[in-house]
Amino acid sequence: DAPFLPFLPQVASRPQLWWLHQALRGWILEGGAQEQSCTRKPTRNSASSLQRRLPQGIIIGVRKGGTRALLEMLALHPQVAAAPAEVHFFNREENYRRGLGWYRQQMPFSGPGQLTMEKTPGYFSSPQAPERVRAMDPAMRLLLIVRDPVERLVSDYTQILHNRRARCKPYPPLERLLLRGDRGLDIRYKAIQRSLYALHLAPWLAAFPLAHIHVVDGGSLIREPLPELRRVEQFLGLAPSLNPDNFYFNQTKGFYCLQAGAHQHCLDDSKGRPHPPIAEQLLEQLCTYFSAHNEHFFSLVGRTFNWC
Ligand SMILES: Nc1ncnc2c1ncn2[C@@H]1O[C@H](COP(=O)(O)OS(=O)(=O)O)[C@@H](OP(=O)(O)O)[C@H]1O
Repeated sequence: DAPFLPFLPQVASRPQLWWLHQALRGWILEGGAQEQSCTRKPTRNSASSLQRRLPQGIIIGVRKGGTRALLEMLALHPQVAAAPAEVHFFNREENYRRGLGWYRQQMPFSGPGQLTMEKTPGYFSSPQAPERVRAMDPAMRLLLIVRDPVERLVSDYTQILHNRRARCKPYPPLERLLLRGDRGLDIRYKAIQRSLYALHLAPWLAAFPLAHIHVVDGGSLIREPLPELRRVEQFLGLAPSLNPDNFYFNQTKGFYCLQAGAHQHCLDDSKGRPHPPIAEQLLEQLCTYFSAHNEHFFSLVGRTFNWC
């Protein structure tokens, strides 16, 4: 298995420092460990090869699809260096104006054999993002993790509800947001709009060939992460490295958590929140509404999903 950081045991066991642990581990795997086993002294070149690089892979969405889980799981791969925070470069004017130099500074240090990755779910529904990403790198590899659009919608609502409650602000029940007035579903509701995957995918397909966009099944990633991750390794051109020892099911969390050597890590409490119950009739109404959009999405990506 991958090396751990014997000199950093405390660091790796503290969730907030997991990323530091992972970054150092990646660096060691990339160069340091090799040099140790070959008893080669670090050369000037190997030290200077560690730098911040623009990403070669981006997780573009979807919001609440499992983007954080996907990135953190991929970051277990020694060839992946992942940006710890969402960057919002291509979708926010104030960041985009700062230029590629600023964007590069948001990236982690990586070695030449590593793939730098970031995730910003807001890119997927940003009208500007596809063209901007293409202008930066037309060979960019894009990952899109999707989830049953109704579950995604409820997850989206749950997040906003939670944030409002944390600021002691009221927020209406989902039913009221979905059924404003008595004219059926209010399709202007943002959480509905964000679940219209075909709508948001179209501009990406105008900017990139489908072969550059790999779709990850977010439901499968929850139930059984490894098969999805193996497909992602292949898409990204990474040597197969992720293995069953990297994941274990945590009964308390109710989700798979991550393991690197002796160190274990679950996603934070903002991931895997309980969802409020939704009336069966409303769920059916949503399923009916999304079904044509889903079919359209399936035809765009050449793959079907087992959604409601
Ligand atoms: N292993 C693991 N642990 C915890 N959570 C997991 C995991 N795999 C996928 N998920 C699902 O990820 C959902 C959050 O998606 P995102 O990370 O894309 O959310 S965000 O857009 O960045 O806010 C989150 O949605 P909710 O369950 O609604 O909280 C999870 O269902």
